[in-house]
Amino acid sequence: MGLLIDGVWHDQWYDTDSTGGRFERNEAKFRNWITADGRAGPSGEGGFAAEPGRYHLYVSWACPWAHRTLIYRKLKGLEDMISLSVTHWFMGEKGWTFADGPGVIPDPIHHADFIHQIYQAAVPDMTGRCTVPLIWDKQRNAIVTNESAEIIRMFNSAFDGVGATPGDYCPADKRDEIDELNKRIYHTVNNGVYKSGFATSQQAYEEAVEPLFDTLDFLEDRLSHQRYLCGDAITEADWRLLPTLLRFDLVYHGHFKCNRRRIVDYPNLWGYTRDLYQQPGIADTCNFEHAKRHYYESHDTVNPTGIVPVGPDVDFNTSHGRS
Ligand SMILES: N[C@@H](CCC(=O)N[C@@H](CS)C(=O)NCC(=O)O)C(=O)O
Repeated sequence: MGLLIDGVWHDQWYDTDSTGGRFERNEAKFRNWITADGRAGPSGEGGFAAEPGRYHLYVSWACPWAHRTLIYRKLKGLEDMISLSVTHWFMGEKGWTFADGPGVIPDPIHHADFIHQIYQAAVPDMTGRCTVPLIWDKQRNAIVTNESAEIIRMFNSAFDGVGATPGDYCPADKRDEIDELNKRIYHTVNNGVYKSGFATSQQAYEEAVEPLFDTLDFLEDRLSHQRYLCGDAITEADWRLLPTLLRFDLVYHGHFKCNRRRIVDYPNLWGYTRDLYQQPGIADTCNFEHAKRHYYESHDTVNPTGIVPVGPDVDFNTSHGRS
């Protein structure tokens, strides 16, 4: 794990000394938008029109942020339009790599050994973390974006005019509700598990883990009277929550000490997780072997032995009974 400083790679873990043991996630640096006609989006510059074959997506199967983008690539039928590379699950001193391994898809553009080489190719003197997911523009030889929340908003509609599968997971009349849910779920659940797991003081850990379970209780209640977070149709709020729920019992409960309860202990959240997992194509976006091995093997400050637990046995395929 590390970062680029003035274009040079440094092996460096997150700094929690200056923040009282709290893990603080850096903002993504590349914030351009792919749009239907290439007009600039809400941030960054224009010139990134939605053209089949032009963009390449770099992900890790392990990463929940990247998982969102894989879900949207699948749902919106973008697999033939946006090519894909997948890193090795182990993120060590050189960061994400393309070392050979099951499920790895090498980089056909830069033939990179490491994800940070793609960032260096875009900005030779870059300073910052080299995260996945990441979209590369093969035409302009540039990084478009490395922010998953924005990538899924683009995938939702930008390619609709060039043959994407119909489906709007962020309809205008639901947007405020979706944004509000996303905000709470991002801070307390999606990022909450990381804040708990990467905390290096008791106080920082408890500050993260308590709101995490408060939100899970809130979601459990909400899902007791409606099938999905915004009613009877699946929206972006659901797709953003799912990658964290899928990893929760397998990884976060043990590795990140988010262990007040498991998802299987919440009848509604557990049924809901299986309901979403069983939607067409979603299972193909999951690789639980990469997810488990990534966290337990890569985070040596959290799990110094690198031992990967054998359990738990979780079956996402059992009948969910939700309607
Ligand atoms: N804001 C980013 C966060 C992405 C992110 O943090 N990805 C992790 C993997 S789960 C990563 O690549 N971490 C490497 C690092 O922090 O150096 C997004 O949502 O796209």
